[in-house]
Amino acid sequence: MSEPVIPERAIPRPAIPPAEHPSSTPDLSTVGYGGPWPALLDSIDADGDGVHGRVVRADRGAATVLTAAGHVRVTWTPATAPPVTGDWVVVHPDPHAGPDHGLLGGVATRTTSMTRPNTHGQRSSNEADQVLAANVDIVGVVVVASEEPNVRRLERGVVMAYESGAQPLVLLTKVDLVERRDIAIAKAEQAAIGVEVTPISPVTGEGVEELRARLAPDRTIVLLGASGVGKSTLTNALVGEEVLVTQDVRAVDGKGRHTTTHRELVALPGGGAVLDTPGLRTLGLGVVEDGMAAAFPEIEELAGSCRFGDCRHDGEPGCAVLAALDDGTLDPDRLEGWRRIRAASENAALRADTAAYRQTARSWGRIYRDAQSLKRR
Ligand SMILES: Nc1nc2c(ncn2[C@@H]2O[C@H](COP(=O)(O)OP(=O)(O)OP(=O)(O)O)[C@@H](O)[C@H]2O)c(=O)[nH]1
Ligand SMILES: [Zn+2]
Repeated sequence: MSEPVIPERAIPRPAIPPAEHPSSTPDLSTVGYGGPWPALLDSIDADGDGVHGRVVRADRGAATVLTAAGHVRVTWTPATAPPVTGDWVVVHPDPHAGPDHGLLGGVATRTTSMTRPNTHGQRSSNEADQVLAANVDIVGVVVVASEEPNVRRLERGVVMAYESGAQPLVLLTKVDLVERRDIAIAKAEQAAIGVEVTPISPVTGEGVEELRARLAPDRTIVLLGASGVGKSTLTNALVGEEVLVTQDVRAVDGKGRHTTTHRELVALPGGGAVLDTPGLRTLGLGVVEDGMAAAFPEIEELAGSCRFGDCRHDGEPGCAVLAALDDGTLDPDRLEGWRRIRAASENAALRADTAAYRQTARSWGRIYRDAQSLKRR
């Protein structure tokens, strides 16, 4: 593929012929990306003369955007909410910069957002600061295939996936190493009720082609999981080349995670992409909202029959969850997992409240001091 060419500055706007660029079918597939073309982009760019693209890397103050005309370095005004990796955007040429530079024209409404809990564990009300990735379709919850899987970690991953709005998919890696794969799969399925569990091994190649086919032509996946579970190895297997540095290589020469390009959104042959942004892989859980009900559907269903609408299933009369526990229809370990996530979420909310309280107290302290000093004048 030749080096992407961006229209000269003399041309006011990079015009794309309508035939090549109908709003319903983007031609970004020529550079490896499909993706549902958000109709909103057209409304942002009402005059229709910007180029559409997807953010493949976002930094402070600038982002790399893949457009049908190639990669463009895009900046924005301070008043604009910064885009994140995975965002679909409109780009206009920057009259003051080089031809491969552009100005952000608008960001499409995100279909899903992977959000980092802020330092206090709370989801930020200022969403733009905390979103790490956008428009992810599938969250791959990556765990090593084992007869004794880390159930709590698996549950957290599934909750996180649902919380973002994406679809979870449990990927049991290193399945070539497990003796009783049937047990490993069954245990994972028990810990992730309602979620598809796929055994996979980039080493033997098992499951890789199926996953690639599932992502084609236009779905974006993020791989979440502990260090060493094989996320980089799997990404490389999907892409078909070494785009990420695996632990083996890192141990030898201490390289960073990415090899040559520093793109965080890597295109797959056949379409679709893997999104790998720093901080995303081992994201922690903050305050959980809808993710719980989706990840624990059987508890959610039982809860509908509890006498009290706000039943905490901690011994309240008429609790359908505890009744199911008693008659053996609910797995006690599921309730244990549910309780742990609820406790973690409540703690995060409490920390956020405390932080907010302190902040308010500080502000009032300052106002009081200012008032005192005014009086003294
Ligand atoms: N046997 C076997 N080994 C694997 C498989 N996948 C990965 N590995 C090995 O597991 C180790 C860790 O793999 P990585 O891909 O670097 O793990 P990671 O999840 O990206 O780790 P971090 O970058 O630290 O988050 C490497 O030694 C890989 O060769 C697999 O399917 N089978
Ligand atoms: Zn109850």
